[in-house]
This record gives sequence, C-alpha cells and structure tokens, in this order.
Amino acid sequence: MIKVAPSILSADYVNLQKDIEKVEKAGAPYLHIDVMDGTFVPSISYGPGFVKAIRPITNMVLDVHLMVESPEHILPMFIDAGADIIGVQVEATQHIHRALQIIKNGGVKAEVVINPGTPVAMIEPVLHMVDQVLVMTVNPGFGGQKFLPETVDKIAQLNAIKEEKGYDFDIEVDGGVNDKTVADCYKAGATVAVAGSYVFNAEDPAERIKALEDATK
Ligand SMILES: O=C(CO)[C@H](O)[C@H](O)COP(=O)(O)O
Ligand SMILES: [Fe+2]
Repeated sequence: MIKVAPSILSADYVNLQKDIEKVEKAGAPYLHIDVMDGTFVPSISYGPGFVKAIRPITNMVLDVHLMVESPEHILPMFIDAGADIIGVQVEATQHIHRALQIIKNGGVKAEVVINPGTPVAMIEPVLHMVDQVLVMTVNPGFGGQKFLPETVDKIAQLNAIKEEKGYDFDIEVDGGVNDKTVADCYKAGATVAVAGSYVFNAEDPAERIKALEDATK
C-alpha cells in the first residue's frame, strides 16, 4: 500500500488546522508542503514560518518540496522550522550534492526532485545519498494539473537502479495523482504519493485517502 502525502496547496488556508486534522485522522502518514518562489515556478506560496507554525499541530511527517532557485541559502531556515524531509529540485541548483549535504548535516531526510523533462541520469550521482526521490508527474508550479503518463517509466528506471545498487530511498510521485493514476505509479515502484486537489477538493478527504490506499493494495 502506498503512503499518502496530502498536499496542503489545495487545502482551505482559512481553516488550515481543520484540514490538517482531517487528513491526519484519516491516517495519512505525510503532510506535503509546497514552497514556491515565483522564479523557479511562477507561483508564490509560503516560507519557513509556515512550516514552523504547522510543526506543533501535527505528528505527520512534514515533507517539504522546495520549488526555489538556488535553495542552498534558505535550507537552514527550513531545517530549523522542523521539516522532516526537504526536497530540492535538481534543475534549481548548480550544487545538488552540496544542497543534499546541507540537509543531511542538519539531521533532516534529504530528497532530490526531478521534473518531467529531466532524465534520471541527471540524479544518478547523488542517489546513494538520498532518503527520497521525488518524480514530478506534472510540471511544477500549480495544483490540479493532468498526470503525465510518460513519467511512469522514470519511476521504473529509478526502482531498477535502487534494486541493482541496493539503495534505500523512497520514490515519491507528485502531480495529477488520483485513484486511477496512482496504481500505475505504485506498480512501477512508487512508495509515496502526493495528492492535493484529489484529496482536498472533495467532500470527504478521508474517503479519498482510502481510495488511494485501496488502489495500491
Ligand atoms: O508540487 C506540486 C505542484 O507543483 C504539488 O505538490 C501539488 O499540490 C500537486 O497537486 P495535485 O495533486 O492537485 O496535482
Ligand atoms: Fe509538491
């Protein structure tokens, strides 16, 4: 069964605590927090203060996805804010190895993220040092986009490398995930699924989390 990571990008910001409590009660193990800088992606979302405010109200794993140019400079702020996992986009830095080192040295799990147009070969040199790889299944920047099926092959490629080399990272998928698309990702080797609009644009987020779990049993 896949681990579900609801993305609060599609939550009700005015009643955020209620929405967070709903998905935690439904048993979601991760909470996905999308940080957007208005440069790497067009949108602007939230910063380390947001993570710091959420930290004491939940026991879920705080899975922070940085869509930020040159993230090295801001990593210490997200480490101090209480993130459990920090993901950096390989396309956003000339120093992916250094960025991952900073995260690990801060005692936080390190994740590398790849966009749909980026080949797996780009991240092969750092796969030995990551706790999680995030395969973007849409182009980053917005919630509610359509899943890109051509990204599934990259999940399989990563899973093959993981098995061949004996690496121990989770494979997370993010973008357009629903009860249909999640099944192919899981079959290819994904272990964590981010879902924003599918979970939060629903009457009952708990029912949607269960549907994702049931589709991957
Ligand atoms: O990183 C992201 C977009 O760049 C997100 O995690 C986004 O919230 C996914 O949303 P949805 O499940 O609605 O496609
Ligand atoms: Fe994300």
